[in-house]
Amino acid sequence: MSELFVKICGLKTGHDVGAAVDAGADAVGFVFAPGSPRTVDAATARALAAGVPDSVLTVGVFRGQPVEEVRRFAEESGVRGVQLHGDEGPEFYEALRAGGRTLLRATAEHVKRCGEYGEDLLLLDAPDPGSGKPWNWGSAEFAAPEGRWLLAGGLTPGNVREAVATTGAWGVDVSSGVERERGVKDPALIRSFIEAARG
Ligand SMILES: O=C(O)c1ccccc1NCC(=O)[C@H](O)[C@H](O)COP(=O)(O)O
Repeated sequence: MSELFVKICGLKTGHDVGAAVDAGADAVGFVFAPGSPRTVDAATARALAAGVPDSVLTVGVFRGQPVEEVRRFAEESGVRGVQLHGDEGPEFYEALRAGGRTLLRATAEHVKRCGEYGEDLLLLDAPDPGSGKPWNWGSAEFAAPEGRWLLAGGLTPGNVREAVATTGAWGVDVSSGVERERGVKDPALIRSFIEAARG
């Protein structure tokens, strides 16, 4: 099996981006959804993304924003991926397809397979994204979707290995679990998370 895909989300400083990249992250996320302690503007994300090698995917994170706004933030920041947390339908993904970016669909619903809305990657998350609250991925009712999907929601260095072993996730995404306080990342936790995730 190939190596687990790891995305570190909600980065705000060059120091934290560097820690994620050096520790082997496959993707780094910048939150463009308003109202989060992790929200950054497009210029900040552009400056942060400039230090990221091409091998690491840069992702802009949105929730319930109009497609024009998503496109504008993506273009101004230069991110190569877009992650949508709202209730956008397939037409929204279709509208973004021409931009050539990797499209991530984040949802708290039961989904059978990645790609139903035209997304490249599926992210199964808690209903309140970025809250650090886990959901019932360990329950008997949970059925993993087909294809490339990432597990998110309440993951930490302490539970990520078990979460991957239990669900068979293709990748993982974390924000709160690598923070020393809400909205403030901890490079040591980022390193521990990535090591633990890959076992
Ligand atoms: O981080 C936020 O505040 C946020 C706000 C609005 C939409 C999405 C947001 N974050 C997404 C993520 O950080 C991750 O995809 C994921 O939900 C991980 O969250 P966490 O439970 O904090 O590890």
